[in-house]
Formats: sequence, structure tokens, C-alpha cells
Amino acid sequence: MFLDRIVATKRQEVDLLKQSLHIGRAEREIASLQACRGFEQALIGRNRPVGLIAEVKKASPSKGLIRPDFQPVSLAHAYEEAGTDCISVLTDVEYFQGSNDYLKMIREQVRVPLLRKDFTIDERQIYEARLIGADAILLIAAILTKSQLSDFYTLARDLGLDVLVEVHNRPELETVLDIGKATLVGVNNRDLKTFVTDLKVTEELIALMPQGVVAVSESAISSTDDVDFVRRAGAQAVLVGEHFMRQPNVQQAVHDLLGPISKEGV
Ligand SMILES: O=C(O)c1ccccc1NCC(=O)[C@H](O)[C@H](O)COP(=O)(O)O
Repeated sequence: MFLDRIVATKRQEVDLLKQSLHIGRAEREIASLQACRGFEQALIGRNRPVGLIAEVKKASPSKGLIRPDFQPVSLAHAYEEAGTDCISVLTDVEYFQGSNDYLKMIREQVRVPLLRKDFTIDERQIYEARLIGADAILLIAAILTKSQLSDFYTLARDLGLDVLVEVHNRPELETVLDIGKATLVGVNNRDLKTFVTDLKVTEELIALMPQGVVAVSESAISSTDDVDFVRRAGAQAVLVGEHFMRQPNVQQAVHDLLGPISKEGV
């Protein structure tokens, strides 16, 4: 299964990270960094009736190479110009052709809060995320135990990071709600084990979320009908990657998908 392969690769990467990232040193370095930009807060005070996390995504396991002419900083600038609330940067090298360097470069150039999109399986990756300039990390319920989800969540918050906790089915959501910490929950419409996508997953799971949770619908959103559907299902924000990456002008693509900036209806 592909997700198992990704996690196996992450274990190897973490073994290397254990040699290069010393937690005590990382903590001291982090203490001298500027505070993170509020990722969740940017979605709550969003620029449009539905919040937007626009993704910088060169390739994916399900689609291969998506954007051959990939200029991460220009793309991030275009997203910022288009009024995106937050940006997601894929940092996985092996399967998404991403890079920590892309996130670092974008951090230097744009003000929008950044999600480090990767497969977190070890606490060192959370320190690393903070050090490279992320404002938020992703925790994927499908690859973590309940205690890992809880511990990693707490560590990330202690380091000043926001956390997008991702679920794809009811048992995963129940685990996350049972832990009782997550305030920002993403429903991935893509089954990461089969790559099958279905927006109805958003509809099913958001209906089970308590008031106060900021719900994000992730993946396979490519039309205004899709946005309307997940919004009606209760999504306060959408995470969109491939659709924007396939458009020559991503700034225009954001306007076409989400309309002009308007705080009305927030
Ligand atoms: O995108 C994939 O093929 C993929 C495969 C296995 C694990 C994760 C995967 N994607 C990560 C994501 O969650 C998406 O990049 C993100 O939600 C945006 O989705 P999309 O708009 O469909 O590019």
C-alpha cells in the first residue's frame, strides 16, 4: 500500500534526522525565533466566505508530475496576491518532489501563514517544521496512534505551531474528538490508501463535528460546484492543490474558483 511506503521512507528520513537534529539545541534556537503567524486565526478571519489554503505542489503519488514549470516562490506570491488565507507547502522529497528549502524560501518572501505539509511520524519533524519557518503542521490520523496524535499535538502547540489534524473516516474522527484537543480538523476527501476521492466524505464527517471546530475540506476540489458543495456541508475552508497547479495563471485561478475577496458572510 502506498501510504505504508511513504511511512517507511519517513522512518528512514527520521533516522537521519536523529543524527542532525539535537532537541536541546533546537529548543534553544526556537526560543529566539519570531512567533508563528496564526494559521488557524487566518482561516477564522478569512478573506472570503470560505477560507482558502492554497497548496504549492509539484507532483503527487496519484498524479505524478503536476507542474513541470515549478517556481515555488512565484506561486506563493501569486497565491498571496490572490488573497489566499494560508499556503500549504509540500516538503516531502521522494513522493511529491517537495523540499524544506521551498518552505524556507517562501517564508522569506510572503507574509501568509504556512502549513508544512508532510507525513509527521516523529517529534523531531515537529521541531524541524518550526525551524524551517512553518506556522502549522499536519497530523494525519491514518498514520498515528492515539497517543502519538495527542503528544505531537501538544508538542506542536508548545512550540507555537498550529495543527491541522487530518481525518478520512469516522473511526479516525472519533479518535481525534476523543483526544479533545484539535480545534482545526481537515477532512481529506482522498483515501490515502487507494487514492479514491469523494467529496461526500466531507459531508459525512463534518456532520459529526462539534461546534467550535474549524473544518477544512481537503483534496479533489476543482470547481465552484465543488466549493459550494463542501461549504454547504459545513466546511469553513478548503485546501486546494492540483487544480491550481494545473492552471497557467494561479492568481486568476484562485479568483475563478473562490470569487473576489469579500469579508461578507464570514
Ligand atoms: O495527492 C496525492 O496523491 C496524495 C497521495 C498520498 C498521500 C497524500 C496525497 N496528497 C496530499 C494531500 O492531502 C493533497 O495534496 C491536498 O489535500 C491537496 O489535494 P488536491 O487539491 O487534490 O491536490
